[in-house]
Amino acid sequence: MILNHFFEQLKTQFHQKLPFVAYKKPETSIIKGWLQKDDAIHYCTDFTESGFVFAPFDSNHSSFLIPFGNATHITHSFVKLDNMKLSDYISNSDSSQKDFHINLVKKGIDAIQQNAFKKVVLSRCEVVETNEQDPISIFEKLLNTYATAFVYCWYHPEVGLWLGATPETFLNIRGNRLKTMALAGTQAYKGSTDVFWKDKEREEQQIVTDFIVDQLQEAVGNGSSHLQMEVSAQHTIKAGNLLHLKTDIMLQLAQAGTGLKPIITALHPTPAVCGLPKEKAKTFIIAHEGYSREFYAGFLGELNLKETKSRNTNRRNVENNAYRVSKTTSDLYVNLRCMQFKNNKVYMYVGGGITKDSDAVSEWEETVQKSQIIKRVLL
Ligand SMILES: C=C(O[C@H]1C=CC=C(C(=O)O)[C@@H]1O)C(=O)O
Repeated sequence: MILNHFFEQLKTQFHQKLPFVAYKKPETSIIKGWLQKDDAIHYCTDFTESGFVFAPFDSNHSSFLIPFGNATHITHSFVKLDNMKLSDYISNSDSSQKDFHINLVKKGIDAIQQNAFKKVVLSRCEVVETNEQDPISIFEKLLNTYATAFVYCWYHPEVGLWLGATPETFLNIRGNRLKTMALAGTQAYKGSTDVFWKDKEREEQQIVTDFIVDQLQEAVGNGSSHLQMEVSAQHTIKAGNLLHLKTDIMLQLAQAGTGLKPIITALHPTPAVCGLPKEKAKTFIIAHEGYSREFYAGFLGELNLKETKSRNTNRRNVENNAYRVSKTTSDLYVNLRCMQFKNNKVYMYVGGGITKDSDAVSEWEETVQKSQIIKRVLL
């Protein structure tokens, strides 16, 4: 691995058992690092805090925060390495989980057929041994492999070390402009993004879009149908070895600084990671998956940061004609394609959306394909 001051600082922080997060946003070339100055645990209680949030799937559990003001901020320009050694995408997986997962999916389909809910996202946690003593080098491999993902490494000595490369934005808020996405439906990438999607996948994804639009109407539009919302058509995106269906959703909030809590409570967890109706699907997941998702399918990212830009009025002969515009921004991502690194073992989390038309064996295979995104960097 490259000996570089930025990554060395992360390693020192990790060896000193001090909390940190390092991340790169999709399609950008800056890696940011936040090194917490002490080992205190900070919680995010009402999403008015300013910092980096790490929130679990189940909102009844605690969300953690690295407060902006309690961290040293470092950055590094990312340059892709061409000679990074990665394993190929190969379709194998811990087959001891196969029967359990296929049975789990069958139970989900049965529950849908009995009208318990319309959609449920069912997942599993696969454990692999690793000789890698240095998780920061796994982070470097993720950065070099997934340019279009939000790639991160998050650590707190009391909580653990998580890494991931997620294709899914949860919320992006800049001033009074809110952007989000509905992402669902999966097929293997075979050289082209111009592919055919079955009705089953289109419906599975449409459930997510409809949920997000309805929940936003409720949370920020007081149920009013006049809320200005832009909803794109479904389109295909590539994420590693996979393709997904995506819809972009954008709206102007009535005023900048609208509280984030009602929006987050309304949306999280969306049917891209939980199901519909939300509470019934969540109860099923917790009762039947047989493990705790912890932070998989939670969300993470920058919360309520101040962005200040200088603007020039361009008027001649006017002194001090530059003025500063300040906006509050939040950039949150859904924690997918992620892993937890613990005692020379890697715990990988993968799931998929189940509807009445799902086939249990294909759903197992989909989780195997998703696990490759992580396994590739674990050589
Ligand atoms: C729940 C996961 O993916 C979600 C995001 C995109 C496509 C999905 C799907 O096709 O089921 C899932 O909704 C996961 O990767 O563990």
